[in-house]
Formats: sequence, structure tokens, C-alpha cells
Amino acid sequence: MNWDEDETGAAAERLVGADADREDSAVEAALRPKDLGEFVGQEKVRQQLDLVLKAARQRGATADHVLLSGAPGLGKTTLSMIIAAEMGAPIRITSGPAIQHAGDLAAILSSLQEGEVLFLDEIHRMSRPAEEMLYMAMEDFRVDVIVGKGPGATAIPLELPPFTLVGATTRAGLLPPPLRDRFGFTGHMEFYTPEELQRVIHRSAGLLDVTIDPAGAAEIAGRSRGTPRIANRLLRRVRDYAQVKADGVITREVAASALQVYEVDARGLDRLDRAVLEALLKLFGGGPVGLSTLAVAVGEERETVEEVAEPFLVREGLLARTPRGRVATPAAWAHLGLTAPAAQAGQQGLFGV
Ligand SMILES: Nc1ncnc2c1ncn2[C@@H]1O[C@H](COP(=O)(O)OP(=O)(O)OP(=O)(O)O)[C@@H](O)[C@H]1O
Ligand SMILES: [Mg+2]
Repeated sequence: MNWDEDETGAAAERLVGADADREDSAVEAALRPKDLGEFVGQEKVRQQLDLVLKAARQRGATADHVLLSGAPGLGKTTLSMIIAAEMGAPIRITSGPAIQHAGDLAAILSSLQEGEVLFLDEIHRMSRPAEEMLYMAMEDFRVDVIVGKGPGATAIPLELPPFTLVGATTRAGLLPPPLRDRFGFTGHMEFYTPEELQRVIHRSAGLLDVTIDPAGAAEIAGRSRGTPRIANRLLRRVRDYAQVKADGVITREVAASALQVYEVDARGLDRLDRAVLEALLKLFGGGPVGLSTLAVAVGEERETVEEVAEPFLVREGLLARTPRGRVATPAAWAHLGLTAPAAQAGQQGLFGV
């Protein structure tokens, strides 16, 4: 969806990138679960949302505004569509960056039907004036439309039908508190467990008419970085391989060979991730080393290393950011099959081991 925005080239083409690429956008519609029952994992959010929606339905009311926060590819857009489907309501989809002026938002709000779901993706990227208009719309179902300019400008109040705002953000921390407070329910999406991803993969394989055995699904799940979008993408690449090189059936061996071809390793690290780790271990003895030095060593921009490779390495407990620089953890040495030098052993206290 946002492959051409604030992303480096390296990030945009990554097989293990969490943002949607063009192909994803085309096939995702077909793979999206249509109701809460089909939605895999996220037990807590699902249960809570189920209650919110059931209660609203019983009262014959419009559901409260919902905020969904979580990393890219975890199912925020999917869940917003499920909310509309569960409420039997139409859905209007827009995004923060698409709303440049308060007038853009006023136009959307004033054309909503009663009970409609308004999905506002990347809500943290909305302009300030639009955000303020949204406060009033969410709370009082009313907006003030400003007509004219300067001293002669007048505010014309406009009543809105009750609607449900579903906001999505990858950065809940960036939302101003007044906006956050106006949501009746906030769902925090977590990364998926390998078992949950396995279920996602089996489900998608069924829809794509691909034969896969449980071990094959487990192999792909383990490399999908806790993210259904990546799981679905890897499944499609493995399917290509299975079709060309094997008899079309995805087994553990087929999945592992395919992902080796695509340079996605057993833990979901790709070439860039491994290059960063290898430089850190082999050239700098595990660190600490400054970000700029590390970036030069792998021939990448500082930002690419910091924003594209590091977050996952940190999440996986392979790399730590310390005030003195980047440091490899014992798990990093183990993952690359290398032995930490003796001096490194003394640093292990850093990681509580
Ligand atoms: N719980 C789930 N069960 C099954 N499939 C899922 C689930 N969550 C996400 N998916 C699949 O993952 C893909 C990405 O999901 P979605 O577009 O909803 O993510 P997102 O959180 O909106 O990402 P972004 O932050 O990039 O907008 C979809 O194709 C969907 O089919
Ligand atoms: Mg989305």
C-alpha cells in the first residue's frame, strides 16, 4: 500500500519486508479472512472485539470507534473489513496521508451513511486541522464547516449520522492523547506464533489450491517473522519452486530448498540481515561498533541498517543497541555457527545470561 513512501529501495524489494508490495496488494483481497471466526490468532483482540460488536448489535446501535495498532502486515486492514462485515455495514476506506485538508475529511464524513464504518489507515499521519475536525466528529457526530475566509468566515455546523471510525496505526505512541482517548476500544495486534502462522499458511494454501503438508507449513511459518503477510508471500514463492522443481507438493524439504534459493534463512533473516550480523561478528568481534561504521562495512546507508535490518535483529535477540554501539548477543554467534572470542564471553553479563 505504501511501498513508494518513506522507504529505501532495499526495503521495498525485500521478500521478508512487512509492508505490502504490488503483488501482495493484488492477492491479499483473495486471502483475507471474511469474519472473526476465520481470523487466525490475536485471541485477546478477537474476544474483546467480538463482545464490543455483539453488544452493539444487540442494542441495535452503531459500534464504538475502534483503534487498531500493530506492526505492518499483522491484519489491521483485514480486521477493519471484518468489523464492517460483522456489523452488516458498508465500509469506506481512506488514509491519513490522503487527507490533506480538513475539507477533504468533511467531504468524506458528510457523505457517510448511518452505521457506516470509516476505515482511516495510518491515522497518525493526518494533518492537524483534519485531526481536530475528527475529534468533534467522533464525539458529537458533528462537524463545523468553515465557509469563507478571514474575518467574514463563518462556521456552519453539520450533523453527521452515527458511524464507526476504525483507525489503524503502526505507531500508537505517535497519536495525540485527545485522539487516542476518543476511541472506545483499542486493539493491540501482536506478532503471531509459529503455530498461528502455520494455520494462516494452511488456510491460504487451500485458497490458492496448493498442496502442502504440516512440516512444509511449519518450515515456512518459522521463517515468516511473526507476520501473516510475509507468510503468505513466502508461500507463493515456495509454490513457484514446488511447481518448477518438485511435483507441486510443498514438503519440509521443498520449502527449505526454495527459501534457500530466495536467501531467507531458518529464522527469517534475509541477505541484508545476515550481512549486518556477519560484519558485526567477523569484522568487529561482536562489537560494540558504531552504526555508521557498521553501515559502511556492509555498503548500505545508515538508515537502511537502522530502520530495515536492525528492528528484526533486535526483536529476535540477535543484536543489542547500547550507548557504546551495536553489540551482538550470544544468540547471534550461535545463529551464524561461529564461536564468540573469549573477550565476548565476559560481556555476556550484558544480556543477563
Ligand atoms: N489473522 C489473520 N488470519 C489470516 N490471515 C491474515 C491474518 N492477519 C492478516 N492476514 C493476511 O495478511 C495479509 C496482510 O494483512 P493486512 O493487510 O490486514 O495487514 P495490515 O496490518 O493492514 O498491514 P499494513 O500495516 O501494511 O496496512 C492479508 O492478506 C491477510 O490475508
Ligand atoms: Mg493495512
